[in-house]
Amino acid sequence: MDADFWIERWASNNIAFHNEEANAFLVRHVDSLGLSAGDRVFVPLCGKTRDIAWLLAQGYRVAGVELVRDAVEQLFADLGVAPARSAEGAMERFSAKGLDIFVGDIFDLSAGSAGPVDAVYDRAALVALPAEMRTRYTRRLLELAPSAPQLLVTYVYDQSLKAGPPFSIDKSEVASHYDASHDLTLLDSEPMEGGLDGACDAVREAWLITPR
Ligand SMILES: C[S@@+](CC[C@H](N)C(=O)[O-])C[C@H]1O[C@@H](n2cnc3c(N)ncnc32)[C@H](O)[C@@H]1O
Repeated sequence: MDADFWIERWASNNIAFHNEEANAFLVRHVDSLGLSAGDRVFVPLCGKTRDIAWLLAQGYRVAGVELVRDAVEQLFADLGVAPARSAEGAMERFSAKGLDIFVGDIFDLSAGSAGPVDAVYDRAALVALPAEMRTRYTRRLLELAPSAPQLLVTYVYDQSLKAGPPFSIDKSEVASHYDASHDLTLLDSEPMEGGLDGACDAVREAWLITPR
């Protein structure tokens, strides 16, 4: 899953991961993050998720990072907002009231550029990455937001029955990334109706990951 894989997915509109409604786990469990109005939520690998509009509507600020510029153009078009654009280190920054989206590779985003983060919301980000990238990714998140709680949405299924993405991330893998420094709470778990792309049974899970 290199950059070309995602550029091609967006260019061919092969974006079945995109949902038109806010994620049900986010809506159900955002309170577990203990946020106050105006707090800033970091959404890694954000695509054009409608979760950003939902978070803004709750009164939070949002920062995101997304590799593909066209996805970010679509995000702002969907929001009906014209972004201000500026260079930010190796990235391009698209900004509007309460919203900063960094266009580029998350591994090129510095903590200084990303700014303050009060919580992380990861949906279809960790699960989008192959195993060999995931530890680097979770370390990056911890550098960008060392003291922020995280709401993480995962899928669990038999990886031998289907190739990712999305990849299966079970409890032991969540623990391998975070339990040295964080408390892990399984907030929710529900079977996916029709399985994962009809290929196999799967369960969606929501984790709260809190710094100790
Ligand atoms: C499966 S999609 C999920 C998008 C969004 N989180 C959602 O829920 O709709 C993964 C996104 O991550 C982006 N992406 C992949 N690798 C990235 C990287 N290294 N840095 C920033 N974005 C990346 C892709 O372009 C794609 O839009």
